[in-house]
Amino acid sequence: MAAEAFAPAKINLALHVTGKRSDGYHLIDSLVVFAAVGDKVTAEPSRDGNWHLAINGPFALGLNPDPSNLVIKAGKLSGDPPALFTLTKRLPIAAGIGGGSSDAAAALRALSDMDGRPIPQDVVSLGADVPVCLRAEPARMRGIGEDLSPVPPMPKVYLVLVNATRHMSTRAVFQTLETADNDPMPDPVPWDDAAALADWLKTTRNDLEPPARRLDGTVARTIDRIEDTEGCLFARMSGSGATCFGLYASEDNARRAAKAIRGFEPEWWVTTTTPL
Ligand SMILES: C[C@](O)(CO)[C@H](O)COP(=O)(O)OP(=O)(O)OC[C@H]1O[C@@H](n2ccc(N)nc2=O)[C@H](O)[C@@H]1O
Ligand SMILES: Nc1ncnc2c1ncn2[C@@H]1O[C@H](COP(=O)(O)OP(=O)(O)OP(=O)(O)O)[C@@H](O)[C@H]1O
Repeated sequence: MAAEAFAPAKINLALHVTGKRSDGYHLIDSLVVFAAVGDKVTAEPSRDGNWHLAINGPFALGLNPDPSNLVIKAGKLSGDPPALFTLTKRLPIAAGIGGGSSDAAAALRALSDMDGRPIPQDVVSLGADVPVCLRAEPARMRGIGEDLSPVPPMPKVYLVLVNATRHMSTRAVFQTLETADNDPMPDPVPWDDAAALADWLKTTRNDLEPPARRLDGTVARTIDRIEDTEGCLFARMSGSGATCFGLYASEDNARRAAKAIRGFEPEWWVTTTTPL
């Protein structure tokens, strides 16, 4: 029997880099939320005893359906029997919104729904973002991504996600970071409304934004475009970029902002969404 799982976009509302391990991985302290926009992964039993992947959707052409795909890697980690996956790729690739990690987590969920197999241990070996993507709910993420703790509920907010559809290498951004030993994120506090969340975010950082800005000038342009829109309470880059988000209190303002940005930059990926 086939099973389907949603792979929501992951957004780092704040991301502090607090250290570096001897293996080169960085310690982070991040407020992560998930959005109602995302990919879809379907799993069904394989007929020939091999793992298979078919990819469709608006960003399908950017990916190869081969063993390097995180969906297949997740399947193999979960063990036999193999499955046939179908991935609907709606999120831009290498964009700082965890597309690959969220797909891997969705693949594990779909397999578990398909035949009851357990979610494997050590999912962080698939990618530092996979543990948080498996939970797919607001969280504070520490360590290299494996240490998760709950955060106060999100207030009603509207997000506009903007990507200039330029691939950004997570590894290159971490390598361009000048200082790894930075202050941790302040403790999250209950946020009454969108304005309170925006005010709190102003006391935080994304330490990967300065190196990403140095690597790709479209990050600054993306933030400028978002900040210029009416009603934008806060704008920042997510993860290692280059997707940036704008935060709005009203759905109307978010929709108008998205329309305005699309008008200026018709080639960019622009979407309005809400945190899950
Ligand atoms: C930037 C974030 O997306 C924030 O949520 C994550 O920290 C990165 O998660 P990810 O894309 O799943 O990362 P991985 O695929 O595990 O690692 C890609 C590369 O990023 C660097 N990397 C990643 C995570 C981390 N905590 N420290 C690192 O230095 C490493 O050079 C690694 O080779
Ligand atoms: N199913 C997948 N979807 C997207 N990328 C994949 C997938 N499988 C493998 N990859 C590879 O993983 C790399 C990172 O892609 P992804 O879209 O996950 O980046 P990202 O959004 O920057 O991730 P993060 O926010 O976790 O840093 C790309 O180079 C891509 O080729």
